[in-house]
Amino acid sequence: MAPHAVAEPSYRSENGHTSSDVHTDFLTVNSPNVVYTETEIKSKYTYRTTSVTKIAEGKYVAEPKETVYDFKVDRKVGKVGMMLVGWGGNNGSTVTAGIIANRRGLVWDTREGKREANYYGSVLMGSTIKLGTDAKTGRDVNIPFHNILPMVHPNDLVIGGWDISSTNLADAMDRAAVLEPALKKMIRDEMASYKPLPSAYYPDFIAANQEDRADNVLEGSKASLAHVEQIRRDIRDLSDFKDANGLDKVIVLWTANTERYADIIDGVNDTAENLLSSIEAGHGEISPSTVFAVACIQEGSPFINGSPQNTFVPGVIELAEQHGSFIGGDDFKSGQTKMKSALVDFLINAGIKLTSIASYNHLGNNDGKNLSSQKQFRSKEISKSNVVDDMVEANSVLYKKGEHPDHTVVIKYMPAVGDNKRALDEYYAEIFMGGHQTISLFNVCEDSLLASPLIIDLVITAEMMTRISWKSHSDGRASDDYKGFHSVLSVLSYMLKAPLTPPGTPVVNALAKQRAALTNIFRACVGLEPESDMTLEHKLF
Ligand SMILES: NC(=O)c1ccc[n+]([C@@H]2O[C@H](COP(=O)([O-])OP(=O)(O)OC[C@H]3O[C@@H](n4cnc5c(N)ncnc54)[C@H](O)[C@@H]3O)[C@@H](O)[C@H]2O)c1
Ligand SMILES: O=P([O-])([O-])O[C@@H]1[C@@H](O)[C@H](O)[C@@H](O)[C@H](O)[C@@H]1O
Repeated sequence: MAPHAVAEPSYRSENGHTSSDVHTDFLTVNSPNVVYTETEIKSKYTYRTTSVTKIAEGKYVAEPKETVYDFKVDRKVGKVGMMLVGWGGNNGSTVTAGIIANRRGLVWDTREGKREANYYGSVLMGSTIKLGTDAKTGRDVNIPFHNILPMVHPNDLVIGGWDISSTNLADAMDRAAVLEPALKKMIRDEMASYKPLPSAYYPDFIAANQEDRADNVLEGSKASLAHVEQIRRDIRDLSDFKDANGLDKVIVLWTANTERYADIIDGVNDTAENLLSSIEAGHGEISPSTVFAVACIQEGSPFINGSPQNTFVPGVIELAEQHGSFIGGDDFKSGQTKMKSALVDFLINAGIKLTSIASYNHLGNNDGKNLSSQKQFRSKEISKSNVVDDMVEANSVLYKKGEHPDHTVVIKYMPAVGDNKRALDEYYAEIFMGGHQTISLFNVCEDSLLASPLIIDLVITAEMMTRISWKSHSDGRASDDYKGFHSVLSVLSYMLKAPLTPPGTPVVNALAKQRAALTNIFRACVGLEPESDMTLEHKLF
């Protein structure tokens, strides 16, 4: 069995514990609603919302509502594995290299001088949240996002994965052409020891131009669930790696090529039962990513889709709900779209009427090569185009019902630029008294260096969610037992272009709202109110 990457924990707290058993003592919330035990944080949280009733056209009644929840956080982080599908790709090799470099605290030479390993671009590892205000000075106190709850540290992730290409991670790192030679040299031996496991490969789902990579594929077909069972064994093998230090859990993330959309067919993939029967029968419309999702759901490993295809056909969602397993996606939100979701949110909420958004980009990596095929591009076009819908729909002052800006997405494959994607955007808007505003952006995104920190955020957040449970109070009594969040982890939306949400629930793409949701859910788990930014203490005196 191909060796996997093994993280030798070097991240230790003051008392010598690794993150796998350190109980965060960074933050203690002093409140009658928060109880700390050796193994758990329990909080009682009052969730305050406003219920609105429309009584006539343009006339509403608003009623404050309160729901009391109990949250429970398992404080033991445990030993966590991260398995990447597409491990030998630009993102997979880059994120692996980045974790190794951080774990070893590497510093390397570049033309611009020395550079040291960091986790910039990770919202959890590179940003802070406002905890509150200093008791004496009244100044804001901001803490690293990662410290609000006991989260796994990326340095301690045990890494493994699959790829249809047998190339080891050192040669994959060279093929990706993303990292500096000086850095690559320092980690080459360790990267060379990592060899992707063979994967499920169904040529029809990715571009034909990918075929020359496929020398590491599972034998046989998906029929009789053979590939599902092999993937489950692979996950268990990593979990048992170094038996004495078995993993407590494995998070699986798809960073393999973008697939074409699968047709949703009644009787084939519309329900969990039909989906399993279709895989059993080897049905051609079941994609590799859906096979991975099924295997992970059955193995109880959270599965996250970093690509835009519709992996989560209705049968997968139903299966995840039946198993209480977590799924999340779709499509990392790394560069052009991340900027768009912030800029459109700002413009429309400033009362500026966006009427046209033109998004063009070209890139020269293998992702771009795969996307040069129309069916795979279509998957990406969908995920990149829907990102403004909620913001437009929320503003009935600027937009009539059904009205929305023109929006076009173009992606071209230009090998010369490699991973350094060039994104050109034009935002055109109507402003006061018939005026217009034109905003042109030229954004050079080093794609894999922007996506890799998102992989870390997705994996750490998904793992954190496996240790959070809740119960609600009604008629003053708490329900009997705690349960997990819904199987579809919409809390991951900040990192994703096309957030998957529980069936029938709204999609939020506004970047600030997504970050606020993540922040405030974690704050609630330690009994803290959302940060309102009202700063009344600085206004009412
Ligand atoms: N900024 C970004 O890089 C970014 C942003 C958003 C989404 N994405 C998506 O992330 C994915 C990976 O991007 P990348 O730049 O690393 O691409 P890449 O082409 O470099 O890597 C994809 C890897 O997946 C492998 N692969 C293909 N089919 C597979 C299968 N069935 N099983 C296992 N491995 C398989 C390929 O051999 C390749 O090594 C793409 O779908 C891309 O659209 C990337
Ligand atoms: O995240 P983002 O920059 O909006 O979108 C990107 C696309 O513009 C790019 O063409 C594609 O190769 C990347 O996978 C990514 O999806």
